[in-house]
Amino acid sequence: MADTVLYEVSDGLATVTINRPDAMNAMNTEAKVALRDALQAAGADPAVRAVLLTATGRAFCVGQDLKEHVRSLTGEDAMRTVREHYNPIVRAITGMPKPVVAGVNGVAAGAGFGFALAADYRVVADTASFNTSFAGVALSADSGLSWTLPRLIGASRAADLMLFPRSLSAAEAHELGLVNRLVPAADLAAEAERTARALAEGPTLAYASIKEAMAYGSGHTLAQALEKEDELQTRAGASEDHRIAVEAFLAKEKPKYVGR
Ligand SMILES: CC(C)(COP(=O)(O)OP(=O)(O)OC[C@H]1O[C@@H](n2cnc3c(N)ncnc32)[C@H](O)[C@@H]1OP(=O)(O)O)[C@@H](O)C(=O)NCCC(=O)NCCSC(=O)/C=C1/CC=CC=CO1
Repeated sequence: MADTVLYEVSDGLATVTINRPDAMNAMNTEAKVALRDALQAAGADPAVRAVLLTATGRAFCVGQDLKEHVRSLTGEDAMRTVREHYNPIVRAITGMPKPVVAGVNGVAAGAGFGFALAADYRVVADTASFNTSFAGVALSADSGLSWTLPRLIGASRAADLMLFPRSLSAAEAHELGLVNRLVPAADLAAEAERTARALAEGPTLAYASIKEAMAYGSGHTLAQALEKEDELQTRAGASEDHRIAVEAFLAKEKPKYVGR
């Protein structure tokens, strides 16, 4: 059986590829465990300085594998997977101290939409689409979508998409602010990798601080955010990469970062 999630590290970039193309990358238990473990490994590996999350075939991820799910509905705790898999996957993406790029190659639905929005940066094929899907199968929301979607597009628009699920084209998603870079489908793999590699070669500690500051700021007052910025800026200012960057700027050279 093919690996449901592929994991590869090269030159500081971990590429995590959901690989159930025949099932539109729907998440069965094997894929959820593999994705969770791969993202946690990438987060913990100091040699990894950025992560690219992408997928094979015509879909990015259509969320929970409903063919598997229907079989568990007679069991005791069919929804335990939220605690065991979906939450740890989203925590791994949002909590790792390095940037995560989602290379959205096709449709992202349900939890798959949540994974894409949990990433720090989205490179999206012009043929991709997004669908909240949850209400369509009489469910609420998971994988962080109830948190990320209203923050990115506003509560009113998010409520519309959650209550009346529909396929949102890549162009419309771009208009709404869900897409960082919209690229021709044929260029998606190369452009997503180029973006992620640029981040893998960047000032890792500064990126970690930016990620932490933005997450902190969204749940705190301006006064608290200023305190946090002070703490994180002090940490970034003490990094080797900060010294490298300033010296390179003054020498009119391109900085060569070391990631610490
Ligand atoms: C909008 C779609 C994502 C894409 O539409 P389209 O491109 O027209 O493709 P289809 O013809 O509909 O689908 C092609 C085949 O793929 C199968 N398929 C699609 N999605 C799933 C899925 N999630 N699980 C299993 N199989 C799927 C589809 O049946 C077709 O198969 P056949 O060729 O054999 O007929 C559209 O496909 C769509 O709306 N899909 C459903 C999206 C969805 O509801 N996802 C699940 C949301 S719930 C979730 O993500 C998380 C949880 C968490 C915890 C517990 C329990 C459940 O959910």
